[in-house]
Amino acid sequence: MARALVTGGCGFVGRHLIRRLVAEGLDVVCVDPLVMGTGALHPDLWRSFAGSHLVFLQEDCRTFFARPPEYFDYVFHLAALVGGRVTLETQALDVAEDLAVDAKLWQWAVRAKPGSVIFFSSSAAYPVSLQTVDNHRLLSEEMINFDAAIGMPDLSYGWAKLTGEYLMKLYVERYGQRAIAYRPFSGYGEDQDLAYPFPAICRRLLAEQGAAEVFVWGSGRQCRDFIHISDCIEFIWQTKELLPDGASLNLSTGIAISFIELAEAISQQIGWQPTVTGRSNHPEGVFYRCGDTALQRSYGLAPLVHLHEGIARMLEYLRAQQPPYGQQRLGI
Ligand SMILES: NC(=O)C1=CN([C@@H]2O[C@H](COP(=O)(O)OP(=O)(O)OC[C@H]3O[C@@H](n4cnc5c(N)ncnc54)[C@H](OP(=O)(O)O)[C@@H]3O)[C@@H](O)[C@H]2O)C=CC1
Ligand SMILES: C[C@H]1O[C@H](OP(=O)(O)OP(=O)(O)OC[C@H]2O[C@@H](n3cnc4c(=O)[nH]c(N)nc43)[C@H](O)[C@@H]2O)[C@@H](O)[C@@H](O)C1=O
Repeated sequence: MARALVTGGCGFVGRHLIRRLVAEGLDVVCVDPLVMGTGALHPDLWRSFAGSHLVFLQEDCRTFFARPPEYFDYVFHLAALVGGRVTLETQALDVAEDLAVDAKLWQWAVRAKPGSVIFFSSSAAYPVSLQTVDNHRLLSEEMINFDAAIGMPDLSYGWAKLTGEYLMKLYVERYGQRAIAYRPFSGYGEDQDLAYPFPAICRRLLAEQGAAEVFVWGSGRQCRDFIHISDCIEFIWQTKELLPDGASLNLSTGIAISFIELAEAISQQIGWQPTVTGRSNHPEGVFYRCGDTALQRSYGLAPLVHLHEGIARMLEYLRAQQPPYGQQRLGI
């Protein structure tokens, strides 16, 4: 039976990925400290399968990497301090710890020689100069090219992801090992932490239902490319053997939506039409981040959960969590 190591496996992406890996018959070792950032949940809260196919080690993956190496067919490296826009902007040097974590991953992989390392990079690795009001375009995989000029990525978080991809290139070229990377755009899903915009805005609008005016952070005109977590996991599963060594793939829909449009679409599903305004005292980040999908389409990938459906699922989940919405106001 194939074995997989998942670092950061108690986080949002990790929980969904591990459920899929176990369902596909893999034995999984999940390493996560469950202490530092936002979003991590103990496996007892999300393990929806019986049996012993998941071993959970509550520790920093660097502790795991310091032990004598053991063999894994797949290593999914998700461990990272992320935490949403406020964390990325206000705790940039804490987030820079990701550089150290990723360095340890690649050093360990040289010794452990796993079948395949699957590195979770990010769309934050793309140059921010291509994501401005005056200069933005669909971000395609070849825009990060270590043999040409490299643009400035998004904060220390983006530097860590870009550097992680560079170390992957060295690992593949100098050590002849297999590794690939994914660049998720704005992955979202029902159990995502409220530090992230999709659940936060849905929750706030449920609470504010009926108000004449609601707000989103920043100008509200900034755009993101929201992809449902189930599509992310499917894309990874479909391509993890197909991508060439050292390749990176976007996890994106190619559809940009502004936060004002998103809030309007959510309100419409809740059943009213408020005026949506931006709040400039809340961080906005880059102006326009949307991923080209040509390479994904070349592998036959197409998202199944469209935004309308994703909103419906999120609203249903939140309503079941903490009713009654529509009566109280929240300051989130
Ligand atoms: N969700 C998305 O849309 C996107 C995700 N990504 C990348 O995908 C990966 C997963 O993201 P996501 O699940 O959303 O993020 P989460 O924050 O939900 O999960 C990351 C997990 O990593 C854990 N972690 C942090 N440091 C370490 C460490 N040193 N050793 C072991 N585990 C550690 C965290 O634990 P704790 O909370 O206890 O610190 C957390 O459980 C990350 O690498 C992220 O950068 C990239 C782009 C977009
Ligand atoms: C791909 C990359 O994507 C992410 O980078 P990000 O998009 O900059 O950060 P975010 O997901 O936290 O979204 C923030 C955006 O959302 C807007 N926004 C509006 N209204 C609310 C709001 O009410 N709450 C929140 N939290 N944000 C809001 C806010 O103004 C900003 O524009 C990283 O998480 C990272 O994981 C990553 O790798």
